[in-house]
Amino acid sequence: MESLKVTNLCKTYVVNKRQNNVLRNVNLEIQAGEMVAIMGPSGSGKTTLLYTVSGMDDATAGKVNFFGKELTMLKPNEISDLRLQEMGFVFQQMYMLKNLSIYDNIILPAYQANQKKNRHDIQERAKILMQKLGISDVSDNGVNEVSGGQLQRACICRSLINQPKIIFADEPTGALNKQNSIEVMDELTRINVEGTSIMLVTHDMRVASKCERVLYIEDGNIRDEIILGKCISTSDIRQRERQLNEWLIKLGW
Ligand SMILES: Nc1ncnc2c1ncn2[C@@H]1O[C@H](COP(=O)(O)OP(=O)(O)OP(=O)(O)O)[C@@H](O)[C@H]1O
Repeated sequence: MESLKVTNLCKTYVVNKRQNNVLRNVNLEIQAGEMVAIMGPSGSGKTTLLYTVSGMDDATAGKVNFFGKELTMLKPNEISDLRLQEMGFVFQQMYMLKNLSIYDNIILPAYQANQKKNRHDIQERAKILMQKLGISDVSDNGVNEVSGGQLQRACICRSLINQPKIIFADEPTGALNKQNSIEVMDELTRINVEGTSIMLVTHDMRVASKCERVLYIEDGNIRDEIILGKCISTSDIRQRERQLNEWLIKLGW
C-alpha cells in the first residue's frame, strides 16, 4: 500500500558554528488516507519534521519515500513539481498573494501545475471547493478583506486544488477562535474521509483528538504514539479527548 515512509531521518542546523541536531533518526509511516497529528513540546522539532518530509527543507541524513518516490534522490525542480502536484500545504504564514483575490489565489497553483489543463475545469473545481468550504460569497474579496477563518478555509481550498495525495498542515487552527477552529477541523476531517491523507502539527488537544493517530515528538525523536481511530461521529469526541489527555499527561506534556 502506498504511504509516506520516513527512515532514519536526521536534520541538523548549524548556527554560528554550533550544531543543533533537531531531528535524530526519526522513523514513521503515514498510510494513504490516514490523518495523523504531531504533538510535542515547543522546540522539539515538529515544524522541522513537516518541512523535511515535504521537501521544503533538505534532510541531513535518512530517507523520505513519498508514495513510491524517494524524495532525497530527486532534483530540486522535481521536488518542486511533486510539491505542487501531489502535496497540499496549510501553513500559518499563509503565503497568500495580497494583490490577488481569494479566488485567484485558489486557482493559481492549478495554473502553475498544469498549463495545458482546461481552464474551465480548474475554475469549476475552484468554485466547487469554495462552495464546500462555505466561502463562495467572498471569492472576489482581497486577502485582507476576509476573516481569519475564511482565509484559513481559502488556504484549504488552495491546498486541494491540485487533488494532492497528502495535506501538510502546521497549526492549521493556531490563529483561529474556537468556532472557526471547529469549522476548519470539520473540513479537514471531511477531506480526509474523502481519501486525502493529512499530517498536521498542533499544540491543541481538541485538534489532535480528531486525528486517527497522534505521534509525540521529543528532542527530535518520536517517543510514543496513540491510535484513536477514525473520528466518524462527534458523539465520541469527549472520550477521545479524555484518552488523549491521559496519554499526554503520562508523557509529561
Ligand atoms: N531555519 C532554522 N535554522 C536554524 N535553526 C532552526 C531553524 N528552524 C528551526 N530551528 C531550530 O530547530 C529547533 C526545532 O524547531 P521547530 O520549529 O521544528 O520546533 P517545534 O517543535 O515546531 O516548536 P514550536 O512548538 O515552538 O513551534 C529549534 O531549536 C529551532 O530553533
